Amino acid sequence: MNSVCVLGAGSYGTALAFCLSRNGVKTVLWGRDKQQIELMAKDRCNQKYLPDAIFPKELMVESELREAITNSQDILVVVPSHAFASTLQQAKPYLTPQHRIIWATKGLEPETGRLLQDVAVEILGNDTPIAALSGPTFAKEMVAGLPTAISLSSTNENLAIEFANKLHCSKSFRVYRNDDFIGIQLGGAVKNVIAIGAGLADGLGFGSNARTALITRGLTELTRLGVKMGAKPATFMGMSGLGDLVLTCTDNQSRNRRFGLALGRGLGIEEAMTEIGQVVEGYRNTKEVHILSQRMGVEMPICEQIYEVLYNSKSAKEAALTLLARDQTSE
Ligand SMILES: NC(=O)C1=CN([C@@H]2O[C@H](COP(=O)(O)OP(=O)(O)OC[C@H]3O[C@@H](n4cnc5c(N)ncnc54)[C@H](OP(=O)(O)O)[C@@H]3O)[C@@H](O)[C@H]2O)C=CC1
Ligand SMILES: O=C(CO)COP(=O)(O)O
Repeated sequence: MNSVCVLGAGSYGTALAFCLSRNGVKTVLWGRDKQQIELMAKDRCNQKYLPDAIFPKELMVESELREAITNSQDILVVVPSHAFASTLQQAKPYLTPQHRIIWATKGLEPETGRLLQDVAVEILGNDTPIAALSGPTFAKEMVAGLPTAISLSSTNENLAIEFANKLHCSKSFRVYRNDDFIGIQLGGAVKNVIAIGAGLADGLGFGSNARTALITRGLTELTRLGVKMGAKPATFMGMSGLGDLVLTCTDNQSRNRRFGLALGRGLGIEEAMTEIGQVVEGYRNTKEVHILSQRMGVEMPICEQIYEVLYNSKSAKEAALTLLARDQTSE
């Protein structure tokens, strides 16, 4: 019996599976591409998404979903947010009342802007224990064993404690439990949008003042939305809020930031996506946050201008001027 089954063999799913198995936790990594999985089994490495990280011996790979799920206790979902619902639907026939679901996917439901927790409950019902991981965690640094910290929130205290224990490593990986399930999920989605904005600003050569203003006011927007949705303000000062905002807005490992940089250099959306070659969650998240903020009646001027740039062909310079020309206000 495996302790954890990771669904999604991209960079982050592979990195989390790697960290769990490095802790001695028996882990199976499932991916949808049979050929890729066969290669991983042969190479003991994910050449496509995380080259150089040789799998620990406790890490197994599997392309049969039934096999992966039925032989595991906890299911950790790490697919992009647009595939979250379909992945849970595919998994559902193999789930038993003993299974618990955790996700590290960052984002919201496409077209509705609903939290992934609402999607999960709709598909799985209220009885399945659920949890979410979120925080400033670049996959490559995690597998390199560099010091990292993350937040974990769950509707079920046993799950929170037990899963945190599986992932926590006193040498390199701190897992903080947080009881604000809504706040944890929102941080991971909104920071992707602001990171695109930071990339755009840097791409246009706006400088450090502008980047820092975006991070700070972006945090204000995130907190405003979160509080309206019932989250705790303090959550946004933690790993999944300020932590992930700073990481993704300031470091070029972030694909969302690089996407903004590429657009700032004049590339089109498709070209920029192709150049990055991995998931850019913030592109979809921008639309989702737009839908959600309108539904909640929450003003999010920075996210709104990024939406205008990505979906209504507004130039980034124009968007910046719109933000600067807003009425004076207090912090
Ligand atoms: N990478 C990171 O450092 C971090 C990522 N995250 C989050 O993790 C999630 C996954 O991102 P990440 O692993 O980085 O993305 P990648 O682009 O590295 O990999 C995406 C993976 O998802 C798979 N996939 C895509 N669509 C589907 C589908 N419909 N069903 C099943 N699998 C699918 C891809 O398979 P295929 O190769 O066949 O296309 C690939 O294995 C995102 O929400 C991201 O925000 C969170 C923190 C850090
Ligand atoms: O979420 C991440 C780090 O915490 C990864 O960010 P990107 O998706 O922008 O690469």
